[in-house]
Amino acid sequence: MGKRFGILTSGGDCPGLNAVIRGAVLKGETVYGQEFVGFRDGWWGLVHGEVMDLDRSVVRGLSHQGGTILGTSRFGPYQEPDGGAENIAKVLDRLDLDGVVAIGGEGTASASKRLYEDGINIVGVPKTIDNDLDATDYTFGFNTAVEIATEAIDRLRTTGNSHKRCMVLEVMGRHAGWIALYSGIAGGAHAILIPEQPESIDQICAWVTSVKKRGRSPMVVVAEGFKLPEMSDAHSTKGLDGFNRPRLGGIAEVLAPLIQERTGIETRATVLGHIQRGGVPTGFDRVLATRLGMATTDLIADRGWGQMVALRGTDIVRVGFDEALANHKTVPQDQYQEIRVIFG
Ligand SMILES: Nc1ncnc2c1ncn2[C@@H]1O[C@H](COP(=O)(O)OP(=O)(O)OP(=O)(O)O)[C@@H](O)[C@H]1O
Ligand SMILES: O=P(O)(O)OC[C@H]1O[C@](O)(CO)[C@@H](O)[C@@H]1O
Ligand SMILES: [Mg+2]
Repeated sequence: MGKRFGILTSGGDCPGLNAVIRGAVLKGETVYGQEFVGFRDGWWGLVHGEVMDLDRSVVRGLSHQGGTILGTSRFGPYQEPDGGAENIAKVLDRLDLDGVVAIGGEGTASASKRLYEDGINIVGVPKTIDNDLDATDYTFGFNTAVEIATEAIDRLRTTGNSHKRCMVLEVMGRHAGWIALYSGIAGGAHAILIPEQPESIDQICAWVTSVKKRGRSPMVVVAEGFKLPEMSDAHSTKGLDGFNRPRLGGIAEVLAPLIQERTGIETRATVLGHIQRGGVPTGFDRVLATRLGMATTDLIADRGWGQMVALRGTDIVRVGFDEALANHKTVPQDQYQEIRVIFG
């Protein structure tokens, strides 16, 4: 039975990817005698057979390093002219590889499922700062993003207080407002705006005004995917991403002048952007990522193709791609209402 496997990282990067790679290589080598290569730049490396060796010496000291040593992209495995399961099977054969470990978010898992159904030996590891994968209680990278966003709120608060301004912080979150919700609660925001829950500008201004009336400086946290009720799509002025989806970002800059104009309170917008995805992972994310990487070696040793490793409670479990992709994990209405009652 083959013992050589290829690892790739796909979609947006996130803190903890390197810790997964390290966990897999260390346990795979030590316990199972497995060998690994890394595909460069996501699916692109798999489609084109571009690999780097991954062994103990390469992964040394990687658990605290942000980004991914393999590189990542939004290139798709079925992308013409060289993509598709038939060609990928030939690449795996040529490189003498028995299977693929794809570390990625919902899009990467959808692509993996399709490849699995087309006969490729593949397993998944869930990642994304957005925490929107239903397969797992938490994705690694999310905790780090929340810490960074919370620190940003703390910093905006002191400058906001000094100038008696309303501060609006925009965080990532295309379909799911988890980063906004968690960092907003941690930072004591006066309003949290998420993609799952439209709020009117009148309501937002009512919260801001009531904060100001108490003599405090209002702090609003908004996810990039938030929409006012009259908006049909999330705010996007930056063109398309590598997979032809609108790039989001800038809703804070739309809201700030509206708030200022309606409330008379000087208002400033900050877009946190990719700062949330860079740099060292938190301890929590390093542990989660390392455990997921290690559990992946058990999964491939068992030839558990078509499954992902995932966190359920404190256990690392296995979930089929079908089940993993059945639902998108958005913020439930009751969890939002729980905190909304104290806005303003
Ligand atoms: N249903 C699909 N079939 C084939 N390929 C897909 C599919 N969905 C996504 N892909 C490919 O996989 C790539 C990675 O997916 P995506 O860009 O959505 O990132 P992700 O893995 O969801 O991570 P994140 O959302 O955290 O950035 C896409 O850019 C696209 O090329
Ligand atoms: O790195 P890019 O292509 O700008 O992607 C940004 C997107 O990636 C994510 O960080 C992760 O999916 C989203 O929150 C955000 O919309
Ligand atoms: Mg995605």
